[in-house]
Amino acid sequence: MADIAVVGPGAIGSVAALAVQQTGRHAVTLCARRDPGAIRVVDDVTGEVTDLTMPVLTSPAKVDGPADWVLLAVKAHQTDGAAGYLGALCTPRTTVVALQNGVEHVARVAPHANDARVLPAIVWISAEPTGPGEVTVRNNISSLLQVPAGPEGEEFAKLLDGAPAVEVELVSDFTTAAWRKLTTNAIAGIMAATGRRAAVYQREDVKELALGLARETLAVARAEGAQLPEEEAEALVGIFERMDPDIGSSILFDRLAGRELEWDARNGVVRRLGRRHGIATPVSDVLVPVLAAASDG
Ligand SMILES: NC(=O)C1=CN([C@@H]2O[C@H](COP(=O)(O)OP(=O)(O)OC[C@H]3O[C@@H](n4cnc5c(N)ncnc54)[C@H](OP(=O)(O)O)[C@@H]3O)[C@@H](O)[C@H]2O)C=CC1
Ligand SMILES: CC(C)(CO)C(=O)C(=O)O
Repeated sequence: MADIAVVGPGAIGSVAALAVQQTGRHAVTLCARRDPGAIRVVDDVTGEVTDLTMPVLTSPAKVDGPADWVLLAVKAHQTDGAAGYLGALCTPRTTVVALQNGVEHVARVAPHANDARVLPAIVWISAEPTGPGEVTVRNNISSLLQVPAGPEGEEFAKLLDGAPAVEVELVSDFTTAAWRKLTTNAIAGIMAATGRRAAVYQREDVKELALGLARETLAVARAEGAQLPEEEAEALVGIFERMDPDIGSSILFDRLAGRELEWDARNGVVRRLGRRHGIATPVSDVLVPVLAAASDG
């Protein structure tokens, strides 16, 4: 049995907590910044509804000791704000799994983690807050978590082994996998900019914009060591074209709720690293300020 803390019981945190609960063999605690009340997870394919039954803390001061595992599921821009929990939960024997989008998990989390091991995770799950204390998982997309192959990744896969809510995949070329996911996140920024769900990618003008965004993101990805050919752009935009038109994105849900946006980790990074490599990013040069301004609104 392991002592597991889920920091950030939002959409992804709730799915992660459900997976731990499904194993039935670990002690798990939700670490929130306010009482989220009862949380239930709905599977939109099977209609199954599962209530989360673990205890909830609402302040790092209530942490009574270190955790073996921390599943960190706050938004990237909320990581500094979660430093109190990380400081209270982490020791060098802890593993923090960064269940976040982006390609900068370790650099973002490690400074707060008391020399704990930080395992970056790519989250191929679509989970939407669909009501007070309710998260709906769009399981016709996937329920996949990708982590770097190696001892920590193998331990994480074993930790959640047998949980139907998630599948853990070990990947040997994590850089390529992370940049492939980042490119989908960059494309999803168009949802936040337009305030529209995946149906927006049926527009020819938006498709062209998404292709340009994907192509520049992949050029930066290759400069960062990802093995992603130019034609990957059409494949990734195609994911959005084929998506159910009512599927959204976490950055869209924040936009619609008037919350701060995770724009820098998902879109700003393309511009930042593009400049470092001398790669033009004309679409990001327009989209990033639009998202940043919407975030300030
Ligand atoms: N949702 C999705 O479909 C997907 C999301 N992702 C990524 O997963 C990560 C998490 O996203 P998501 O679950 O959607 O985000 P949510 O906004 O749903 O959840 C974030 C949670 O963290 C909590 N939180 C924020 N700051 C703190 C803090 N200091 N201490 C404790 N809890 C805190 C929030 O609390 P509060 O309610 O008070 O704001 C909220 O419960 C992001 O990087 C996202 O891009 C990746 C793939 C898909
Ligand atoms: C579901 C998906 C892939 C869409 O970008 C995502 O990563 C998110 O919502 O943050």
